Amino acid sequence: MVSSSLFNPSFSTLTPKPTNPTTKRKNRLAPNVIACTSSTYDSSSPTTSTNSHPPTAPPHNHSRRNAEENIKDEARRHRSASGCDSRGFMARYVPFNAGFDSAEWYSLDDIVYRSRSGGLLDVQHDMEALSRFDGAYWRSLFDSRVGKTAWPYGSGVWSKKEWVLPEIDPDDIVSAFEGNSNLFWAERFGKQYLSMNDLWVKHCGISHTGSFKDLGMTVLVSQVNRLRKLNRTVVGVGCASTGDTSAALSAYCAAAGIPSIVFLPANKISTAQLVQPIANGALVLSIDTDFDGCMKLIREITSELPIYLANSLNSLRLEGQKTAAIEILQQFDWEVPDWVIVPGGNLGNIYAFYKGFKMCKDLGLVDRIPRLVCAQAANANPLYRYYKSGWKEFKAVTAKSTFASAIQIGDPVSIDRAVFALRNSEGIVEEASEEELMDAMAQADSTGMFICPHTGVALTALIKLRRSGVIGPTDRTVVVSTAHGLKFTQSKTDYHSGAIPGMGQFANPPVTVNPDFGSVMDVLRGFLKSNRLKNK
Ligand SMILES: N[C@@H](CCOP(=O)(O)O)C(=O)O
Repeated sequence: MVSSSLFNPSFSTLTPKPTNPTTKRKNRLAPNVIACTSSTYDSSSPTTSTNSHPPTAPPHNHSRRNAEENIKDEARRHRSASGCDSRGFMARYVPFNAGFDSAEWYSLDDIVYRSRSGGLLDVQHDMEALSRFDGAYWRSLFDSRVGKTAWPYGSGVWSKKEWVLPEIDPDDIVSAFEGNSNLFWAERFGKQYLSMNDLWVKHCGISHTGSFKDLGMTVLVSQVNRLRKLNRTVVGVGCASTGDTSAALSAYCAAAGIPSIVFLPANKISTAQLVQPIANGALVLSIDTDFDGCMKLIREITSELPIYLANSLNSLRLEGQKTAAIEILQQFDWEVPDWVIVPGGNLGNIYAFYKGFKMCKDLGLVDRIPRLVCAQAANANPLYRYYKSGWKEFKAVTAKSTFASAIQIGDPVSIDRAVFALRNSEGIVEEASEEELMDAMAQADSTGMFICPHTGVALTALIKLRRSGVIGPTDRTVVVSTAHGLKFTQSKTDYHSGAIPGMGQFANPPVTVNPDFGSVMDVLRGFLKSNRLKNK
């Protein structure tokens, strides 16, 4: 039963948690800065709720919403009844690494991907407005929204709306209630292969289209939806992709009835990834080049035609992706892990994680950020080379074929963002050979996971850093799993069937057996004699 109290993020029903000792107390509410949180909010008197008078629980109303109403209608009715919105919170584009008050800035309603000097942009929030609420306030607010169906807060991204796109009308949001993904305690893998007891895998790929790209795409497509409602000329949304971005783009566009166009490097993505945009009705261009070639083309095309660019060069995407970092903190009850390991290709995501953690620190939700590790495939490792050169000289490479096909990128658009994130988090870059990443994937799968090859790259980085003692046995470590393993069944099948020359240390091929009792018994006797049925 959907109760109308679900609309209310029920923040007011919570007793605020004790403030983090490192967090300075701040006013809970300030004039003109209202988070849409509580039915106790009095629009006529925004400053009436203070630290000394924490919001009180509203009477629960468990009645079901009217049959004619859907969840958006219900949310709209509650908004107009409470007069509650996110007014006072603002975000804008500024040149990367410039502050909110930068002289050069653009409205999020502008269609702009690069700064005047040709550099990257970043979405900057009015941190002063956000910091008028203390860390305890934000922690409780975000916690109160998890696991509900209230529009749009049921999404792990939009449950942090004030920190993502504060000004967008909830009616314009295109969401599949993405996020809130499983943080898996890798008990057996940690113990058996790494002697670790606090190893976690953040399964961002257990998601609407099977990858973390959903987190960014809900934000980008929502903004496009808004632009189209504002009658801005956006005839469609386009991206270059190694398979996951195109899947997410086409699904969210299809949900909103917006045309999507995807540029894919021919024969370089998995069948599952290829069929996703096809099924979702995108215009799919299979181009005889690599990802970097597709990226170059889509940039040229989107500067000629009114097609909105959906790659992470567009900094809107990272606003959604950063919520995975906030979610990790939330899942640990706001305790900060020691390490977070992220696979890196186009390199937007490592920065998104940094940004999410940094915002939580700056706004007093936590008192530090984790150390970040970016893991690359050795066959597509421009960041790793740059790091090894002591950040002296960046050189794009021609990415070679890798089983970690989604990160087969030689000229990442977010290189500057990644370097910034790593330098400011005592970060490390590691690489994985093809054999290492496939073995790590097989080892992880043998302990009950079913991960993608990119997660195999991240696990290889972890294995190396454990072996060298950089990561300790009791360090709380999170490996970010970026996509669902079911998108990559061909490489798994090839590995286990011995079809990849020189690989298969952890292969578990199926046994072909005749359909009679004796043959099956022979196989099972052999199996029982082997070590494989030992109690472990
Ligand atoms: N791995 C990506 C490549 C595109 O990167 P993006 O950060 O611009 O989305 C994909 O899945 O296409």
